[in-house]
Amino acid sequence: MDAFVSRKKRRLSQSRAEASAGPSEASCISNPDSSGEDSTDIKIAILLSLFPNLKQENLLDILVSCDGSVEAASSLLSSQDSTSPTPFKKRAAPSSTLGVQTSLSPHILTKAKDGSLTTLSETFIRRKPLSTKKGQTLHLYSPGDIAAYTPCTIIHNFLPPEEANVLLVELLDESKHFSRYEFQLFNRTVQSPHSASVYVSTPEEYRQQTSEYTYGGTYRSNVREATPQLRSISRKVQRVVNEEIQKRIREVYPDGKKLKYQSPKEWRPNAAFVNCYDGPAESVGYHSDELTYLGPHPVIGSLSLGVEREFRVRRVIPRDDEEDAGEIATEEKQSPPSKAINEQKSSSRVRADLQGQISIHLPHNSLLIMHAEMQEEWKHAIVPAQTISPHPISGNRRINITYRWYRDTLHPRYTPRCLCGQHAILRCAQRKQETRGRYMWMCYAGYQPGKEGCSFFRWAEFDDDGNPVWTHKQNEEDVAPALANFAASQ
Ligand SMILES: O=C(O)CCC(=O)C(=O)O
Ligand SMILES: [Fe+2]
Repeated sequence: MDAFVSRKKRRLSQSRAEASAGPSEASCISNPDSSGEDSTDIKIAILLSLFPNLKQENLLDILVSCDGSVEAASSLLSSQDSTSPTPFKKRAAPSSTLGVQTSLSPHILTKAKDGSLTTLSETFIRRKPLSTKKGQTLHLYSPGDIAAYTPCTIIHNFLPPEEANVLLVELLDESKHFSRYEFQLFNRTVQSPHSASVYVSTPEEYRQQTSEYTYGGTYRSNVREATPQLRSISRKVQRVVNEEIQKRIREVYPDGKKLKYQSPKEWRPNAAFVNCYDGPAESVGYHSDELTYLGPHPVIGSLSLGVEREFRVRRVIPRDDEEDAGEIATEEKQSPPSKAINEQKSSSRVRADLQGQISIHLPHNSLLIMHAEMQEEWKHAIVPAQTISPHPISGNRRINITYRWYRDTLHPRYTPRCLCGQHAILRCAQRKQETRGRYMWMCYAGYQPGKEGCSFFRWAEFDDDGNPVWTHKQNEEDVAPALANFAASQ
C-alpha cells in the first residue's frame, strides 16, 4: 500500500547521519526485506525543500500519516496555522543522548476525513492502522515511531550502564537454574525454544506459585525468589511504567481516558518472568500473554539485557476482515476440537504472512512497555535470528525480564475451575467481529493439540476497572493472601 514507507536500512542510516548522533538513534521506518526504493528519500527531500525549517523525522511522521502522499503532507503542513497548540520546532542540532530520540508526532496537527484538525496522537487510534506489505516486516527504530504504530513504548539506556551490567551478570548466573517449559504437540512432549524461571518475593509466594497458580494449565516447577538486583530495579521499572501509562492515556487513548477494563490503580509488579535466549536460534513463537491472573488490558514492563534481538508484533485481524475467508477460527468456540486447532495454527501462519509484521529491535538495557491494548489486540514473538552480535558480558545470550502485576482479585482461589477440575484460563475473544473483545473462562486442555478438553466455557464479566464480577459461588472465608509488590518487599 502507498502508506508503506520503505527503504534500504543502510541507506536510511546514511541519509540520517547528519541529523542524528548514531545509528541507534535513527528514526526510521524501513523494510529491509523489500527491494531498494528511493521514493521515500526523494519525497522527504521534496518536503525538506518546501519546509526547510522542519526536522526530517517529523516530515517522515507526517508523510506516513498521509499515506505516503507528498501532496497531502504538503497541504497539511501548509494548513498548519498559528493556533496550533505546539508550533513546529526548528531543526535542532543533533542530540547527544544516544538512543533517545524524540518525535513531535503527538503535537502535529493533521486533517481528518471530515476536514477537522486533530493532533497526530489522536490519529494513532483513529486512522486506519499502518499495515505492512504482505509477508514482509516493517522495522521501527525510533521511540516515536514505536509509540505511534505499535501498542508499545521503548526506553533505550534505561538503567545506568553499571547497574544494567550488574543485573545481567546476576541473571546470567541465575540462568543456570532455568528450565524449558514443556507442552504437548501431536501427542509428543515439546520443549519451549528458550529457558525461563518465574521470580516472586517470599517463600510463601514460592509455595503459592508452585501449588496454586498455574501456567499453561499446569503448576510451575521452576520458581525462584527475587534477587537483590531484580527487586531494586523493580522500583525504577514501577515508576517509569506508571509514568508511561499516564502518558499513553493522555496522548493516545480516546478522550484522554484509560481503556475500559484497564485498571485505574497504580501498576505494582509482583511477579517477574525471566527468559534466557542462548544463541540466535532460541526464540519464542507468536503469542499473547495469558490473562488469567493479569486480568483484562494488563500492562507489562519488559527489560532486555545482553544480545540485541528482534521483538516482532502483529495485530490480530478479526475474521470478517481477513482475506483468508476459508479460515477455521476456533478461539471462540465453546469446545474447540483439537484437530481444528492444528488447522487453525496453519491458517494463522497464512494470516501472519498476509498481514505482515512490525519488528522492534531490543538492545541491551532497553525497557519495552507493552501497553494495555497489547495482549487483547496483538501478538508478539522473539524470532530466531540469522546472525547476532555477541555482547561483551553475555556472549550469545539475551536475558529478558517481564515484570507483571498479578491482580489480587484474580487469585487462583477465586477463579473458576473447569469440568476436568483444572483451573480455567481467561482469554479474550479476538477473531469474530461479534464477540471480539469479550472475555471468557475456558478449559485449557482444549488448547493443547492432541488432548481433548472438557466443554467448560463461561463468559467472564468485569467492571469498567477490570475487577471480576463473579457469577460462580465464592467461599467467603477463603481469603487469598495477596502477592507482595517487589518494591514494597525490599
Ligand atoms: O523475551 C521477550 O522479550 C518476550 C518474552 C515474552 O513474550 C514472554 O515472556 O511472554
Ligand atoms: Fe509474551
